[in-house]
Amino acid sequence: MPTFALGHNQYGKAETRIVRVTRGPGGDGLTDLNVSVALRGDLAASHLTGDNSAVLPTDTQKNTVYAFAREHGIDDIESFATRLARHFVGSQPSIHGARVTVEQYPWQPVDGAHTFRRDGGEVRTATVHHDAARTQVVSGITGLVLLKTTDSEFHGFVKDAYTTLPETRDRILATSVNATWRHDGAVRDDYATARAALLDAFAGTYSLALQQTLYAMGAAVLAACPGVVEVKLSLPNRHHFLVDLAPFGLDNPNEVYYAADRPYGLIEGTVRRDDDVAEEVVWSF
Ligand SMILES: O=c1[nH]c(=O)c2[nH]c(=O)[nH]c2[nH]1
Repeated sequence: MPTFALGHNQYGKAETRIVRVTRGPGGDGLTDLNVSVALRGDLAASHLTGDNSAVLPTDTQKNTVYAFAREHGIDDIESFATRLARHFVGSQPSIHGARVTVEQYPWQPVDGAHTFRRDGGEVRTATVHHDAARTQVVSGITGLVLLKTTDSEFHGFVKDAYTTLPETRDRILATSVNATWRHDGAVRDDYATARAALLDAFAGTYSLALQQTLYAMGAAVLAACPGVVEVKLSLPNRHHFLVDLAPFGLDNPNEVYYAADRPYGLIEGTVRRDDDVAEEVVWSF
């Protein structure tokens, strides 16, 4: 039986998605990070014999990221990553090196209070259908990522044998707006007006459900753009779960969140003028 040498190896928790809210009377602050940890050291035994006595679980590494965010805050990502890397090497005799990589997603304030828009990724769209009978213009936006740090609740929903979701009176509400709006016969550029209406409605609606916010956003576009007859919205509910820091002796007063990427709720709907006779051609092809 030949023997083989174990070469370079490292391990760690990749892509811990953390959102930290700093709450203040002058408006909230938002830090959105993707943190990846890789540790190396005297770890051959776990590979060769399954002896885990030197292994700091990757789950612990993830918890450390969350706990440090609460305990020390997140200043610049260089300092945050350095604090974590030094901790892993300094606290574990078997760990001799750590690589901590942090990606930071920039957000812009929308209302100076609780609503933010993520930079980049936003795409403007237009589709025109033309035949002998008519020209139909549909404008749209995809990938407009919005988040509000408060003014969102979700309760009063159906509970059955499979329900575990707790009711909440204060949660983060975040979505990536996919919207299209159908114009009356004319060709118009009302993109800026419609986009501003979507932003204002998201920021200004005290939300009891993303469904309610969806209707408010559609209605806002119709109110702001007289030439628009129908608005379609597809809003993924980007869930942010409060991290339980109690096992580490820390409280978490709505500050440190786990940003889940899937599964996600998907809330979709159409809002149209009462007098509009829906012309489905553009939507259906
Ligand atoms: O705004 C929401 N609408 C839902 O239908 C729903 N379902 C869920 O689990 N969370 C939420 N949030």
